[in-house]
Amino acid sequence: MPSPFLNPAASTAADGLAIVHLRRDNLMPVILEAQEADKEEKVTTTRFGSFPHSTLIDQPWGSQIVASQVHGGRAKKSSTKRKADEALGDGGDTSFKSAASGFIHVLPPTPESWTAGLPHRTQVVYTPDYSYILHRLRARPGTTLIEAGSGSGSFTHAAARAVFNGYPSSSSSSSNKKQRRRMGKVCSYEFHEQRAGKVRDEIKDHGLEEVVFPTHRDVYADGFLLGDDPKTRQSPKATAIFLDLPAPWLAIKHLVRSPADGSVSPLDPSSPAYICTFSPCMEQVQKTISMLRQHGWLNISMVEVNHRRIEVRREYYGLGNEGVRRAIVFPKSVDEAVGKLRLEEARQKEYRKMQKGNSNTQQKDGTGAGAEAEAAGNDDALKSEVESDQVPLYAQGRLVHRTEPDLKTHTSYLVFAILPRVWSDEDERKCRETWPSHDSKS
Ligand SMILES: C[S@@+](CC[C@H](N)C(=O)[O-])C[C@H]1O[C@@H](n2cnc3c(N)ncnc32)[C@H](O)[C@@H]1O
Repeated sequence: MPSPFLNPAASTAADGLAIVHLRRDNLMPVILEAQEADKEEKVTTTRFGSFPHSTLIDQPWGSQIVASQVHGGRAKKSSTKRKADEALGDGGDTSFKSAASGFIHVLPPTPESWTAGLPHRTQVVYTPDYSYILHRLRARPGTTLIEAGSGSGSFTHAAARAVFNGYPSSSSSSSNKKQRRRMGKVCSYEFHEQRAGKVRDEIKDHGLEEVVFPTHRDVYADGFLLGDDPKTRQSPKATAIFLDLPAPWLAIKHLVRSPADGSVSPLDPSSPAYICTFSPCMEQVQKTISMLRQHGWLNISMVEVNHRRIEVRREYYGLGNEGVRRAIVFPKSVDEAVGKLRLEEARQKEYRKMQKGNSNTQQKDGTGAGAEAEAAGNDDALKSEVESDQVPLYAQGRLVHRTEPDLKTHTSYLVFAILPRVWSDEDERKCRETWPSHDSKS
């Protein structure tokens, strides 16, 4: 079965996984169930109303679904879909409407939407971190990547998509074999039995079992070779390793070219290996770095991903009763905006009245002809000047930015390092054989 994470269909389907988007940071994974004869219809209930699964199935991804009235298990459908431009605000946040008229969106499962909605069994690695980690690990289609521990499977899904290299074609068995070699693998190790079982089930449910190979294992003690029998274990031949463990330094002794116990190396001998460890505190980082140095890892560096969403905007410039430009701080609520507009109107009225009085006096004096017209047009002229971009940027208002709070990211220190491949005399000889011959006379 093609995985919806690797090969998404165009629309939702019965028995398929959908990510129900309630708000920007509130997503919920749901398996859509077709109604069986003589059985009550499956209904997903959210704070924005009830959604019988018949209203969620066979909808193009991204559809907005309006809640249905559900009475005693029977659903009375509202119109199932509304156009996005009919939407009121962000997601289904219609607290001023009745729950039954709320709405949600159905999104396809992706590593990002899964991370945002997955059932947490542990701390997880979030998208800003894993996208950077996978990039630094050179994870690409065909890569074999070791991960420990699997935890809640957040990183596992992102890694699976990064290394996935397409499904083997069924044309011929020999080309099949070739393609399978290049398919890319995530070998995921977890020592907590229930978590290991849960990850295994999820990988199967999500159709990722051809890419992700979960193993229940204490990697500190038993390392990263594949298979249950220690005598017949095989090397995964990994080129990328990600350790999200409480004590990653205890696993590094296994990540060498020639293990001390004489076993085979879990690393690909024909490639450098790239490692990343993820630790929340500096003492852990120091122990990891020390161990990496002792085992020949090079190019050791540490990074902290301090991801923030930054909202940037130009402060709106209104016109003051003194006729000079005055910054108005953007309102934070509708009430505040209405209050500011009223205040502005009153100020303008007052200003015109004052200008009119001045002009009458000046006209009586025989001075200031046209001052009234100028006063009336003053605001409009300045406004259109601002709007028509004639005003230099620096005078149009201050650029302000503010970081959005509450972005879920479990910040940790990322330690990266590289273990070069062993370069033998034989490798050098083979390599030289492939060099083009240079005739010194020509
Ligand atoms: C923070 S969680 C990993 C979260 C995961 N990276 C994710 O994104 O969902 C750490 C996991 O390491 C597992 N673990 C701890 N020691 C281990 C060991 N010696 N061998 C394998 N797994 C281990 C824990 O059981 C836990 O599930």
